[in-house]
Amino acid sequence: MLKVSQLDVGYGESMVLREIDLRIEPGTVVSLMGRNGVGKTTLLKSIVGLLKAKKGTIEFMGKDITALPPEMRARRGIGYVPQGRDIFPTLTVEENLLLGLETLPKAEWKNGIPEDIYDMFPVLKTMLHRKGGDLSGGQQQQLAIARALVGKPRLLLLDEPMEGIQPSIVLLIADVIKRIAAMKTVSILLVEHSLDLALECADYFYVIDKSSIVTQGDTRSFNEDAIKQYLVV
Ligand SMILES: Nc1ncnc2c1ncn2[C@@H]1O[C@H](COP(=O)(O)OP(=O)(O)OP(=O)(O)O)[C@@H](O)[C@H]1O
Repeated sequence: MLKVSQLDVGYGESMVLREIDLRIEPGTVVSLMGRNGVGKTTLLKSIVGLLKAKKGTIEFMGKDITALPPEMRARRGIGYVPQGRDIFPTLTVEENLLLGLETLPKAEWKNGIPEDIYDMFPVLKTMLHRKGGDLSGGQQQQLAIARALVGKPRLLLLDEPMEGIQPSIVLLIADVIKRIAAMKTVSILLVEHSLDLALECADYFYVIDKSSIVTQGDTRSFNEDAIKQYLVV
């Protein structure tokens, strides 16, 4: 469903990623790993359309989206939860969730927030009228993921969703990722620093080092040492 081919991307004159080839099949979870600063967020931003490709193509659902702006990519079904949970602190939980509807056709707005969002994140239902900024870090992360799911993405990009949150919420988020994966209707590209979590949640993985994909494979059969050499500082 997503096919990145020979992608070069960077900032100004400095190139961060070169000749990246990456594929995501429908209904699968793919982990993206690599040391701090190798370009994982940069790759996600280029898939979402926040950074322009300097070379190469990005295809989504069989169509070339390389030149499309971010809002068009969102409407086609690419959801994005950036690092640091980009929720609106002065809006309520409910208002934040309603913003997730914006990528859907207007006719669907009247349906409101689907109930299964609250099944997945029960804590949000109890906090609908609280300000987003008053939530704990883990609750904000759940809100950010829930808001992206309200927009019914076909592909969800999650940038370090477990970062800086308490262990019980890490388990909850890992469980949510597995539940989304089990539905087989949404694919996930997950940036995750913990090798164990990344491999536990994903079907397939890619590792970036020195601007390129250096190893990739199925998470059911992999050589841990071959991956770790690119992750340990
Ligand atoms: N807006 C920017 N302008 C210029 N350089 C940038 C910008 N954002 C990131 N970079 C640089 O691009 C490189 C890749 O950064 P990126 O955030 O994609 O890495 P990352 O793998 O996601 O890191 P982390 O694991 O720490 O989140 C880094 O060298 C970073 O300093």
